[in-house]
Amino acid sequence: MSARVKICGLTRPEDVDAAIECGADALGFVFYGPSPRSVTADQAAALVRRIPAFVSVVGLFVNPSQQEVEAVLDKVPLDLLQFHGDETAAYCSGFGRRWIKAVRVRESGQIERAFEEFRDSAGLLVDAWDPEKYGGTGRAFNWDLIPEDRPLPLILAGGLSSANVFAAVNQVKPWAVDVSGGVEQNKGIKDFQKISHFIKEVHRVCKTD
Ligand SMILES: O=C(O)c1ccccc1NCC(=O)[C@H](O)[C@H](O)COP(=O)(O)O
Repeated sequence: MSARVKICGLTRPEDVDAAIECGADALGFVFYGPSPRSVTADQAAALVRRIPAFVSVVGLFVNPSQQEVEAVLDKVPLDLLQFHGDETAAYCSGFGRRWIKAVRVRESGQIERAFEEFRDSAGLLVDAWDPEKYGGTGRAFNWDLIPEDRPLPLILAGGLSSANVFAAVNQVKPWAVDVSGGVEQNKGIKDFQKISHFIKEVHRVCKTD
């Protein structure tokens, strides 16, 4: 088994460097004003200059206008768009870029329906539902709701940390895992040791399979 790791919500150069050094496969930048992890296009552009080849750059948006996404794309070389709100598949496809869609899971059957609705995506990210937040909740959801039959790559998110990622990958066998709060000291401030421990746990569970 293999599972890739995306570290999301980076805001500082030292955290970008840490994630790369620890072996992250993808780095996520939040373009959503209300988030404490939000960055401007100019800040992200400077951070992305530090990222070498073969580490993916992901831009996260929540119900953005088309102009907002295009303004970011003008300045930041994103490999992948991540839509984390209530966007439709047609909207997500409208930028001529590869994209993934987040689904906030609260009931059975939801993921199966999302696989169908977002079949043109490069992957489905499953995250915890929250009544007030679109993501970055630090909370896990019931992994038993994830079907074994997956027509798209499944990215597991929501409340992951070094304490539970071994069990999560072992049970769910996702294409990738996505973490934000579980590798932080404070919101938007990552922690080298937590990133390192998290990625080592993912590699450890992948070796045991
Ligand atoms: O990080 C945020 O503040 C955020 C705000 C609104 C939508 C999404 C957001 N973050 C998404 C992520 O960082 C992750 O994809 C995912 O939600 C996991 O977060 P966490 O539970 O903190 O590991």
